[in-house]
Amino acid sequence: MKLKELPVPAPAPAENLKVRRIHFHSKKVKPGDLFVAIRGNEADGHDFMTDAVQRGAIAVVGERENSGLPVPYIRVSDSRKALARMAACFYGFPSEGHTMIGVTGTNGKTTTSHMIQHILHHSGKRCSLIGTVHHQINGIEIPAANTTPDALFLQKQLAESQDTYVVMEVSSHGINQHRTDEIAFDRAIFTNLSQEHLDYHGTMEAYFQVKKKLFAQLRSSGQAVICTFSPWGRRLATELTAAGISVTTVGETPDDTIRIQPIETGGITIREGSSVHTLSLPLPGAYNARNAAAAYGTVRTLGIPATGALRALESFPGVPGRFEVFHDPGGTRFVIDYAHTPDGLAQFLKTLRSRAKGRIFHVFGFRGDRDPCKRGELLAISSRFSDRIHLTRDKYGKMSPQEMKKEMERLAKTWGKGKVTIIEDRSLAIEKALEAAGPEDWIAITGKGPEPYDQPCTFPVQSDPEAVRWLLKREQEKV
Ligand SMILES: CC(=O)N[C@H]1[C@@H](OP(=O)(O)OP(=O)(O)OC[C@H]2O[C@@H](n3ccc(=O)[nH]c3=O)[C@H](O)[C@@H]2O)O[C@H](CO)[C@@H](O)[C@@H]1O[C@H](C)C(=O)N[C@@H](C)C(=O)N[C@H](CCC(=O)O)C(=O)O
Ligand SMILES: Nc1ncnc2c1ncn2[C@@H]1O[C@H](COP(=O)(O)OP(=O)(O)OP(=O)(O)O)[C@@H](O)[C@H]1O
Repeated sequence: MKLKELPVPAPAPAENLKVRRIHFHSKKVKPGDLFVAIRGNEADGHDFMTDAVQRGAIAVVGERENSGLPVPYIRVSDSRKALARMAACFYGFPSEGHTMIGVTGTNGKTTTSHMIQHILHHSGKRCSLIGTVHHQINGIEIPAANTTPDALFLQKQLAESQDTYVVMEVSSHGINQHRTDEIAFDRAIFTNLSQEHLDYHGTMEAYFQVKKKLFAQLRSSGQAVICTFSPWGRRLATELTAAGISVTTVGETPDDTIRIQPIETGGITIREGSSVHTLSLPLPGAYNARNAAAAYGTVRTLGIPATGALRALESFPGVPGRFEVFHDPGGTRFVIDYAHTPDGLAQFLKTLRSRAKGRIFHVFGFRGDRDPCKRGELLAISSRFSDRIHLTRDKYGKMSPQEMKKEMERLAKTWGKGKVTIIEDRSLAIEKALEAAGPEDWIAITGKGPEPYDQPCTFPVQSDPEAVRWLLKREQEKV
């Protein structure tokens, strides 16, 4: 593509330069590429403009006034926005060729997205998936680095996808950093909003406003599906309706388009107009019933028949690391879960408490690179629902192991109710829980799901599922 065909103000002498590819990481640049300099959170891409040119960049896009570079320099007011515009243009505005479904919210994006994809597959439709656990394009799995990938990667995947539908998780970081700009959505779903990412957004109001931006990207024929279980959802539904957007609400009141209610003997009823359906979901918890209802509400707006959608949900295989259960032949059960927000953890542990006959041993840690103000609350929730707590490492981020240990000791004194043991090595923390647990007990390991450990452990394992499998195998070999 020629530089003049991209939506940036190319200087006249450079208009006909041919752009081979676009990159925003200097180390990826090859001769013929266009480099976009981005001011990041860790580094400033403008400091790597010379590096990019030395690697063969034919032109550079950036925010600085002057570049002093020997190649054409195009100044823009916001490099991330320019990158998104150029990426969409370079790949031919690929969202136009799909029915695009965006799922946002603090918790439940992954589960709801996987449920939507599962229902669509069950109904004979092709659906790509972009999200935290993995991406899946044309049936092929691609590892995921971010929940919402950068604009270049995203637009490339959309261009490569031959699937009619694309369901994607849209994180607040993704929206704020313009990764999803230039995508026209047919459906936008809001699951919920609760305390998270306040280190990044500052206030809940600012966090809400970022999430709300997704709905401004709906096509004119697009529709919003809003869970109204929380006040944030009710507010969003009201504001979007007032703005003339077609809104399907999913909630518990007679006013909601899709109304769910638990059945005492298990399962839920889903009311839609005058129809009432029953649903027995393989995943436990009121929160998963809400995710299922959001997925159901979404596919109904896409014309999927109710019966097919419900039968599909009943065969939903689950999501790796979301209430994923492992059985020890001795009777103890492990459950691995991705809960890492106060609301997510409370929902998860409440559900587990209602099912566990014996004690709950909770193994978890804090992320050094995330919101420190939620740590005390996470521990308070854990000590409310569990019997013993093994505090262990999650991800140090910028904190040293010594700083993290001090933080754990401090929090344990205030919030631990005397239930806390600190065991820094995550695999040992899980082993010690197994040694102490009895046949009716559960060991809940939260925070990481299938994510790989970033530190080596005593045992040869690199994730929570691997640690559990390794310990179970060792138990069997002892017999
Ligand atoms: C804090 C944050 O969001 N960071 C994201 C951001 O990085 P950044 O732009 O700040 O990058 P940086 O490291 O400061 O570098 C600045 C620029 O210099 C460039 N550079 C750097 C080094 C070099 O040698 N040459 C060079 O050109 C970089 O390519 C970059 O353009 O943009 C990158 C590209 O899109 C992301 O991969 C990266 O995500 C990091 C890995 C991350 O951890 N992000 C998390 C917080 C995140 O986004 N999470 C949400 C989900 C959250 C949730 O729902 O729980 C997500 O969508 O994944
Ligand atoms: N609707 C919900 N409400 C509250 N908590 C939930 C809900 N759905 C899931 N959770 C909890 O949050 C955890 C993460 O769920 P899921 O991966 O579906 O959400 P997510 O929004 O994709 O999270 P992330 O953005 O961190 O990847 C689950 O393991 C569960 O403990």
